[in-house]
Amino acid sequence: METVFTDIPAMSESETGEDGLSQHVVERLFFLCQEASARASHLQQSVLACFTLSVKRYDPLHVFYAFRRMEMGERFFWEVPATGQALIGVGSAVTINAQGANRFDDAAEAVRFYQDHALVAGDEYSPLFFGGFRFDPQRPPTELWHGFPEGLLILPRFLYQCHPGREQATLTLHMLIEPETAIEPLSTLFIEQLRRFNAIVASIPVHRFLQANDEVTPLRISNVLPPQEWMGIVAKAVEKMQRGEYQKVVLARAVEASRELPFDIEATLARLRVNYPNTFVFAIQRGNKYFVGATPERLARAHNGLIETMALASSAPRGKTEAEDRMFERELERPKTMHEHLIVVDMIRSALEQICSEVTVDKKPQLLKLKNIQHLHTHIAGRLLPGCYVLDVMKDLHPTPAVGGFPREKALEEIRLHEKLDRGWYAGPIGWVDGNGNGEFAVALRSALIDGQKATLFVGNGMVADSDPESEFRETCLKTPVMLRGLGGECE
Ligand SMILES: C=C(O[C@H]1C=CC=C(C(=O)O)[C@@H]1O)C(=O)O
Repeated sequence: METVFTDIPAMSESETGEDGLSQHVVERLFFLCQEASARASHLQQSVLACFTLSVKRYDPLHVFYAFRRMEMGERFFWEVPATGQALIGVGSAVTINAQGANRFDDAAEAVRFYQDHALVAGDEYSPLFFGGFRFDPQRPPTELWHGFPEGLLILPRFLYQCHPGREQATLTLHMLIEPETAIEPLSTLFIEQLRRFNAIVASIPVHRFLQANDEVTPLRISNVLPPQEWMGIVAKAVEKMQRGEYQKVVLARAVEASRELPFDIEATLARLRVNYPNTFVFAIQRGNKYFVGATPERLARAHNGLIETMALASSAPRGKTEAEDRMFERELERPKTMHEHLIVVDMIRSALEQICSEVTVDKKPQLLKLKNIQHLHTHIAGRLLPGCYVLDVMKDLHPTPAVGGFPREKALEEIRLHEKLDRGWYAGPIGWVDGNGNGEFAVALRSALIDGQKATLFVGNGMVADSDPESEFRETCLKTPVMLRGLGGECE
């Protein structure tokens, strides 16, 4: 990667014209494209040009909606409301498809390739890819998940970023320039799109998404498998665990929700972030479908050689009063629940020990309290061995026993053969990685695949040898309100 300019110009400066784009920005963009083109011709291969501007910090949903109106292609949304970080992208300059057992390695290699062939305007910028991975590449996909491959990373044409603690946001344009790319029309197109972006964001009322629309819409809701059948699957798995075939499995089920009108993605995201501020709120579009969720579970965050992850497992309801809430807390201290949780802690610790020089694990699990559900979580951190990417970590971590089971292969076989569900991207990693190997992935829980008027919600639960199928079913019911509420449905 080479940096052409280290400073980040503001979208609009003193000599700004009516469209809010300064002559300085126009000239720089043109210069970057020329440099990239010269290099592409010299090397006879594609060069990635990345142009970053400092822009006004809008509400991330405001920008997500503006990107819809720009009609530049598929969009994605990622917000961590508690920290103020957000990534919103539209279109694709580069799409990485990674398949099979080596999908994390292959994806990491492709990201490194584009990093090595990037020409950057804007200090500290490294090409940032957003995407996700199917839970289990060995399970054949069904039509439901058509468009969501085994592994997908997208470098958007436009990437808008809100950075924690910074007043200004950034907008990065990505352009893949081939030896034969004609530069004039390309830079003219990008300047045109920047002008449209300015005009569209300015035309949307500033407060449009700041408040979630809490109107309740009647939804038709149905279980994809009859509850008795699902409990039968759980009972059989419990018998196997009692016979000692394996120790833990997470079984999931799907719920369908539909309504007269297509679901409103922006309104869904607005409700999710208001109701679940301590989660990762995400949406990724493939064709007309959106995979959307608000997950509390971090899979891995890598920053400058440090890795942070968590064991999140075991659930209890929230109480209506403080006393009732405490009573439910005590449920999480029962040996069965602790055992379920510690299986996850131990597996993550051993996975990190393979790729880290130091690993620290919190001594005791903490409580993570969300609206209507609480969990046990243990913070785990480590110092990565030199050259390790966030994607290298995921290869070892995914799936943790919080979504798969233990031992991993036995549990995956149980899920593959008996769960009767195509999980698709549910419970898979979703998030971002940059060319330096930094990034953050969450586990795509509390999520739904939205296709027009129909949404398929996914909920799962961890079971051990002394689990009771009926209580496991009830526990999954604590998780459906996240997306039902997000979709505007009634939950109480
Ligand atoms: C698999 C899910 O939750 C996991 C995360 C937290 C608690 C869990 C549990 O109580 O078993 C699960 O391990 C889900 O929400 O679909």
